[in-house]
Amino acid sequence: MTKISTIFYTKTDEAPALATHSFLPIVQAFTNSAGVKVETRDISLAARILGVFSDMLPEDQRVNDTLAELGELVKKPEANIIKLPNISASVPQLKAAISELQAKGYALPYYPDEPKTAEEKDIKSRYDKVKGSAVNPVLREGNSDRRAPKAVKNYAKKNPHSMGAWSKDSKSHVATMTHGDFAHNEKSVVMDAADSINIQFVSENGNTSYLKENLELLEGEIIDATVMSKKALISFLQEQVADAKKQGVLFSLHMKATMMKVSDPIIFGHAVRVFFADLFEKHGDTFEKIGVDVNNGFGNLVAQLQELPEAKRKEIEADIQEVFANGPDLAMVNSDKGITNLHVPSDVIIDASMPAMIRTSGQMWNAEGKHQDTKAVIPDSSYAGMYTATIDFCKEHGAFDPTTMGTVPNVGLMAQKAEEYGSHDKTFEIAENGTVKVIDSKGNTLMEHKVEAGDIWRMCQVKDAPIQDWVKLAVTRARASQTPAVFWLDENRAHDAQLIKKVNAYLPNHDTSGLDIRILDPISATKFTLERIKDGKDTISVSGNVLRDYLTDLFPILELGTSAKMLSIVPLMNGGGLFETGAGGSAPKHVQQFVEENHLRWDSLGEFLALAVSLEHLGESTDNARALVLSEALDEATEKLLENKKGPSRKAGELDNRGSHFYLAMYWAEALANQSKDAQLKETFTPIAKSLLENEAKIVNELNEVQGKPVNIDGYYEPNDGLTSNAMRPSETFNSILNTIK
Ligand SMILES: NC(=O)C1=CN([C@@H]2O[C@H](COP(=O)(O)OP(=O)(O)OC[C@H]3O[C@@H](n4cnc5c(N)ncnc54)[C@H](OP(=O)(O)O)[C@@H]3O)[C@@H](O)[C@H]2O)C=CC1
Ligand SMILES: O=C(O)CCC(=O)C(=O)O
Ligand SMILES: [Mg+2]
Repeated sequence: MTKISTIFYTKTDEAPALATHSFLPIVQAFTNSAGVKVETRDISLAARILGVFSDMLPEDQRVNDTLAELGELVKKPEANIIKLPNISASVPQLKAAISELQAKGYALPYYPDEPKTAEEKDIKSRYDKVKGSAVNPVLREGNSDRRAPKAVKNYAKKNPHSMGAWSKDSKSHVATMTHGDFAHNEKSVVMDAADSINIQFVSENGNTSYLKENLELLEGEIIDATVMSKKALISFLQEQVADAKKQGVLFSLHMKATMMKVSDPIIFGHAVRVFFADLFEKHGDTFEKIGVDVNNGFGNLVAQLQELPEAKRKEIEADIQEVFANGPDLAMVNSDKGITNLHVPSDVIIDASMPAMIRTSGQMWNAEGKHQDTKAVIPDSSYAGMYTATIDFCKEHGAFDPTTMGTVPNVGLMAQKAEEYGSHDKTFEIAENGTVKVIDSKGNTLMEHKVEAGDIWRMCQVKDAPIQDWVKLAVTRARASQTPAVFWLDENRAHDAQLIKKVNAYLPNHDTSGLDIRILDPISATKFTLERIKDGKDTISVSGNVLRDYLTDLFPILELGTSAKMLSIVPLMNGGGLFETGAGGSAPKHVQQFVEENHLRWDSLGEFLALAVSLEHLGESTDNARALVLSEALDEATEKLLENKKGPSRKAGELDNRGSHFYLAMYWAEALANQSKDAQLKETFTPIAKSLLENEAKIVNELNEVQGKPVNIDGYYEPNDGLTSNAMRPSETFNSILNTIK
């Protein structure tokens, strides 16, 4: 008797959550026979909101804080979690979710933009826990291993996605700061012993206060501190707006306001105020009065205008048109609806937005819905050079060719809130001129910066154990795939210089004989890697946390058309496994199409791949041979699904997400029927495979004929479970065959 073990499958948001309603019953039917339980844990935005307010809600509305529960589980060896993409909510998304839940009868408080009372401050701090990238940093107790499986890469080579051509005289480019930004002001130290430190602010007139107290650090931890000068940022943005106009290119801003939830909305707000400078000059007082906060995007201003008397509103709307007429063209997210690049901070997220632009000949949409050359503004220069180098490469050599290009897997330093992505609780918008000091327990100043009002100061940490684990993972991957590995580190950057010392110290702990492992600064690493992929050669990028995020969208989007097809494994430091599905997000457009046309174009390939490695991990860690058989059969099924092109189409009436799940189930059952390692699985799945095959046409018809008309799932952030499940499982024939699996 095999012992029962559990895989935790996360319930998230939007398209992946819809897909789960169809896929999970299949998974549970198949894994049950191997003594593997697949349980869900709800970490959707709605559940997380309810979770942090549970104590304030009536008994029948309370839910567990499942994210905190999973946050504990990832530290245990038995952890085996499949994590689907979830919403990293910007404030507009958070408010929309709150309204929906309130309308459904949940007694949630409103989001207080400017909390005054202690109670309001408490409410805001609870909501802020849910805001932005609040899930991934909690679960990522390990470093990141993302790569395109061979079958997926081969499929892309044979079935290339479209790639926009590049011209030598494209005017598209990246604009980034040359002084005064995070990159140029960085300082870094390594803790020679564990200590408790304080972050102190000394104002110009000598008043001392604490921005953060008693921050516990471990021996060997690298800490860095830096500041973005508001003055330097604003003059940079002013120059870029003027230059975009002069060059006749689109102005676009690319930030990570979701993950960098404290710093990047502030920078976003400055960009909106600079772009619409004339408007703010004329109507600033009115905006103040009606509570406009453009850190949440220009869309916030547009929405708040509704509060004004009609005449005033019309005057301002005319002045907005004036800015559009006089300023440079602005990149659009949705030209039909007039949604610009500056409307909502979560609409344009750099990891996906820059590759999408590079894939589209370096162009973005203009107000007429046509493609146009673009200035991509990435204020901080820490990582912007990588995109400059890629764009320059495309200008010189033309677009990459997906049929021949090599692949770039990534090993990313991510564990325990590494680097910038863990800096929110140590990021501050400075209130007045003075000095920020990081001070150890003996009173020594470890780092200090002179700052001015409005500057953004931040501190990052990365612990030593994750660095050691990361170096080990890089060597393991280089060895397993016999591929050169490049550490993307710049000796001229304070933080990277410390990291380079550690990499050089830890590499000799591993057998690196015969391996090609090098350290290159990000721009040289980009050039080196691009030269190689152009020639069909593979290169592992070994990078810090931000570059991990950027590179694991850039290369997959160029190579495969999307990052959703990547294997995305987080080997947890205590032995468990976290299996993320793709690097892609929640694709809100997909839900819109689903409710309008009952067609879900979400591709669950990432889920298929994650489930196979999760079962493999479970099989190995719990000695469950049957789980291993299921895993191998699933990989076979996925390959066959690709070969037979049974992924979802984009058009209503054709095979969609549900149809692709049916084919996966059929091929999975066939592979189990055809194997001979496990007789019982063979016996169970032989008749299942047979009846799925016999009913193929009928099932596909049942799944496709419902399409083409709207479907009601009663909600966006918390759709009704019953309605959604019915909508996602419309084939009675398929459902009843699944029910017969014992
Ligand atoms: N790991 C996580 O939890 C992550 C979450 N996010 C969140 O996701 C949301 C959207 O982010 P965004 O930057 O637009 O990135 P997405 O990856 O969601 O979307 C970019 C585009 O890629 C395509 N795509 C992505 N995944 C799939 C898939 N499985 N099947 C088919 N097409 C796919 C879609 O394009 P099209 O349909 O036009 O072909 C989509 O519009 C945000 O809320 C963000 O916070 C983002 C990244 C990671
Ligand atoms: O957690 C998030 O908000 C985004 C994560 C992400 O983009 C990634 O890990 O690739
Ligand atoms: Mg990403």
